[in-house]
Amino acid sequence: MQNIELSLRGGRSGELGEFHRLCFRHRLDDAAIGSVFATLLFLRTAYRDFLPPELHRFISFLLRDLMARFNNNAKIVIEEYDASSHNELYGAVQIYLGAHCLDDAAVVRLTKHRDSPLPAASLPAYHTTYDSFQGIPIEWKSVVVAQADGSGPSGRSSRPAEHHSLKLTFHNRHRHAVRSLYIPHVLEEAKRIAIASRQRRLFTNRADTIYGDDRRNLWSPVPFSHPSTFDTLAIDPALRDDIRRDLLRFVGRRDYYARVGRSWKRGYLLHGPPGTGKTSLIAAIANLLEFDVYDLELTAVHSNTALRRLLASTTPKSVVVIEDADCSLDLTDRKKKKKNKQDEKNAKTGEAEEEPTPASDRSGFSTVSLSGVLNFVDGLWSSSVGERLMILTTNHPERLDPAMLRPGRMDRKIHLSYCGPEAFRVLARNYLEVGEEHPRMVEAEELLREVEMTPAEVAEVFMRCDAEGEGADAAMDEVVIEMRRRKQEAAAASVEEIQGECQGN
Ligand SMILES: Nc1ncnc2c1ncn2[C@@H]1O[C@H](COP(=O)(O)OP(=O)(O)OP(=O)(O)O)[C@@H](O)[C@H]1O
Repeated sequence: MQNIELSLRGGRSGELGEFHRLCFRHRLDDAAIGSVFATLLFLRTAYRDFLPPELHRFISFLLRDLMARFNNNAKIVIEEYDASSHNELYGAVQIYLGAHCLDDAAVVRLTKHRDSPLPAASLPAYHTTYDSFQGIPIEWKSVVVAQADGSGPSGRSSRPAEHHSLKLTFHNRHRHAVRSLYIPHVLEEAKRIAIASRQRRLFTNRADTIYGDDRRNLWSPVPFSHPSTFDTLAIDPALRDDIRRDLLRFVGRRDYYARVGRSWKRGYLLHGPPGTGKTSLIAAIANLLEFDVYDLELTAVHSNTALRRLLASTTPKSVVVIEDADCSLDLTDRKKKKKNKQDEKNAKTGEAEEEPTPASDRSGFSTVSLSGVLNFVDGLWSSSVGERLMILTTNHPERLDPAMLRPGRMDRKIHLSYCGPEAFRVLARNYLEVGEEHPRMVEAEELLREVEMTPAEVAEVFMRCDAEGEGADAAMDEVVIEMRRRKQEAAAASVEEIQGECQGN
């Protein structure tokens, strides 16, 4: 004879926080124990091996239904993806949980984004955390389900093989409060936290904010109204009017793109020295067309699949921007890179052997490749509905792979250069409210034909004078003095160069 104690613990039922423990004791003899276990084993085998799957499903359904009758809990499931796109609520909840519920958690997931000073916490898969709202205890669980066919929730291969969701459990009697008060509260809080913690150069022209994918956080949610317009842009007026015409023509040609069977997209490459207005032009384009801007930080995308997923979450009437494309992963010229590597190798070994092309430049944790980006730019865009622009900016267009720049991918290459006389007039009008009649204007314009000064540098002088309370005249004096100084410096440098050449000879 033996004493057997069976203890079933941890199952939560009824009001959360109360653990019910069922203990029972029974005296059984050894033979009876043996036959009980043998019977259980037989039933298990029969259930698993002999019953058809339909009956399995029916029995599970009955069991779940039975459990639900004794269970007072209600559940809400928030899936990471709905049929076609990222579920914004999922990202918002992760932002909220990271800020409010994970201080004492045993395990948290940390992600550091480029423009945030601190890492952001979120709930890792298979973990649980708790919250309380107006006295209502709430449980959050992060659930992962593997997709049997290796595709994602939409059934497309571009979706991840795992299906992530967040499960929210609370007592049935709080159903109304949770749905109509708690969820909106979570959204509001997430929005506030996202705005406070990011300072990305991203602007949206629509009031509804977008929550970034919590893991990659590239589609930043910050609504930011950028004041730049085509009228405030200090660029050559002919170029400015040409770009504006091109854009308006593009957005008005839906029927044309449909007729010729091409996706309604256009690619711009903006190149030129830093501070010549590439970002300002993007903002002016977004303001002109009332498009949203998605700022794509390629080095933070960890795979081509993630890149495709990001694309799927963009909306029509949007501009996808890759800033400083020459610094982004593998977008640089493969032929040049191969040649440089070969030269380096030959210099070391003295051999003249051919080296295979590297599969991909891995920048940190990212494995996004050139072909991934090219697919991103054309193939996948053709499946998206609505007009879209893609804009690449770079200070070094010669470093970009020609494949990236061919027509159809980058339809226009726009060079933004140093401040010319016309651009200077725009800046003087905008910042100082002075026109052509100003006594310094002629000299400034003549100097600008000889010296290199970016619009950003001119704007900085004007801003500094304004901050110090000096008037427009003082600002014009300052900028002319700065131009004269540069002219002298350039002259001195060329004299030195000539002297050096003479000495060399
Ligand atoms: N063409 C311009 N017209 C009006 N303002 C300009 C222009 N270029 C620069 N600025 C001013 O200088 C600041 C910096 O310019 P912006 O960021 O647009 O330059 P950028 O070419 O994108 O520089 P980077 O290559 O460093 O990203 C802007 O906030 C704007 O005030």
